[in-house]
Amino acid sequence: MSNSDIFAALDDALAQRRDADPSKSYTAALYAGGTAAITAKISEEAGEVVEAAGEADDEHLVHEVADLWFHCMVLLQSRGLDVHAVQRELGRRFGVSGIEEKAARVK
Ligand SMILES: N=c1c2ncn([C@@H]3O[C@H](COP(=O)(O)OP(=O)(O)OP(=O)(O)O)[C@@H](O)[C@H]3O)c2ncn1[C@@H]1O[C@H](COP(=O)(O)O)[C@@H](O)[C@H]1O
Repeated sequence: MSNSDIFAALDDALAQRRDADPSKSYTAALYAGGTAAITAKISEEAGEVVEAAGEADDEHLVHEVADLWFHCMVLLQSRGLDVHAVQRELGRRFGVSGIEEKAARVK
């Protein structure tokens, strides 16, 4: 699996888990728990990212960020969205300074 394909492949796998047995698929168990279950994991994993950021262990930080991104992808899939939606939004923002964009917002 090439690194560039992993988001698309993972999205496919997550979409396929919609009809899976929650006792056999972690993703299906998250879907079965609904938005509350998925966002509880996102909160937990975000806290673990913050904790890992305070340590010197890069591998641990990458592990926790991967956990957070995975659960965010599950949330998107639970709404019928995928990583392409986020890629489009980041593409739309690309090259636009965050400082200038905020200053240009209508108050
Ligand atoms: N990428 C992932 C993935 N990343 C994390 N996780 C699970 O997310 C959970 C992390 O939450 P936990 O709280 O249990 O772990 P934790 O305490 O935070 O762990 P540490 O950070 O302390 O190590 C674990 O059960 C992990 O196995 C994932 N589960 C599944 N996938 C992908 O999703 C596919 C489908 O998985 P299933 O739905 O289980 O078939 C798999 O083939 C993988 O490609």
